[in-house]
Amino acid sequence: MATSAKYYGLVPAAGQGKRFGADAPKQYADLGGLTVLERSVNALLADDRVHKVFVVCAPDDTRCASLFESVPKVKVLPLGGRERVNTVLNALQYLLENMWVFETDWVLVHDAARPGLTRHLLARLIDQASEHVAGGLLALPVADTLKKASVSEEGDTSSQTTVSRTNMWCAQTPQMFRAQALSLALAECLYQGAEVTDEASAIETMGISPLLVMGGLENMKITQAQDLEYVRCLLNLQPLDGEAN
Ligand SMILES: Nc1ccn([C@@H]2O[C@H](COP(=O)(O)OP(=O)(O)OP(=O)(O)O)[C@@H](O)[C@H]2O)c(=O)n1
Ligand SMILES: C[C@](O)(CO)[C@H](O)COP(=O)(O)O
Repeated sequence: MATSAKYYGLVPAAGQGKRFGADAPKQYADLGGLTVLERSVNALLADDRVHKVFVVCAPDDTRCASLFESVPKVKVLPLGGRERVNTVLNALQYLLENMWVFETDWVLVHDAARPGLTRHLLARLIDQASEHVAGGLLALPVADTLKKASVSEEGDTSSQTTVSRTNMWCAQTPQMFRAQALSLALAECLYQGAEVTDEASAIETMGISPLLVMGGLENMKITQAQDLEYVRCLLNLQPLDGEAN
């Protein structure tokens, strides 16, 4: 009898946080008494359908394993790579080769830097993307007018052209795809030398279109230092300094 596909979280957490600019990688920044990483992992564990969460840290990371040593549903993999795509592919290939995950199981790839994922958004993604042949991702429609910039030799950035925002969306995570399909798509993109900044772009190269599922501003990615304060405020953990509630 065919067993139903399981759902697994895969959290790429091997980045250095260069744009964040702190002494430690941003996934270890404090956010209301927990690290950003713990909150991002807990967000995936909030849905009982998520069978296990694999956290992929840098090979020389000495903090990650101790954070989750008492969390049975979390397994830390020191398989981080040069870029985010390498981290994700390293983990997928390990999990498939060692049968931690089977080919048609669903993998939800979620940035360690997105601690604001809510139970509601996660459930919406799982409910909707499970019914879509290509899987899917959380995303937000672009609300602002889009400008393509030009940068002068002096470093001045000016508006070169205005790009239509019609049907434009900003990708978030989790991005949910079948394990083997995603692994093959990522491997092929890397072989072709393609730039891959998210999983959906690799799946698209297979000629299938992942479902766009409405995300939320609270699920923003912490990239610059100020983003941590925005997320703290969005999660009602602490108002921005000097700002009335
Ligand atoms: N080689 C890498 C690079 C990034 N990531 C992870 O991918 C997510 C999104 O990447 P990004 O926001 O770019 O994080 P960093 O690469 O750490 O940031 P920066 O580019 O500023 O160094 C983060 O959870 C990060 O830890 C990863 O696992 N492996
Ligand atoms: C995956 C992602 O969060 C979707 O918007 C984004 O592409 C990650 O980019 P980063 O430069 O690796 O943070």
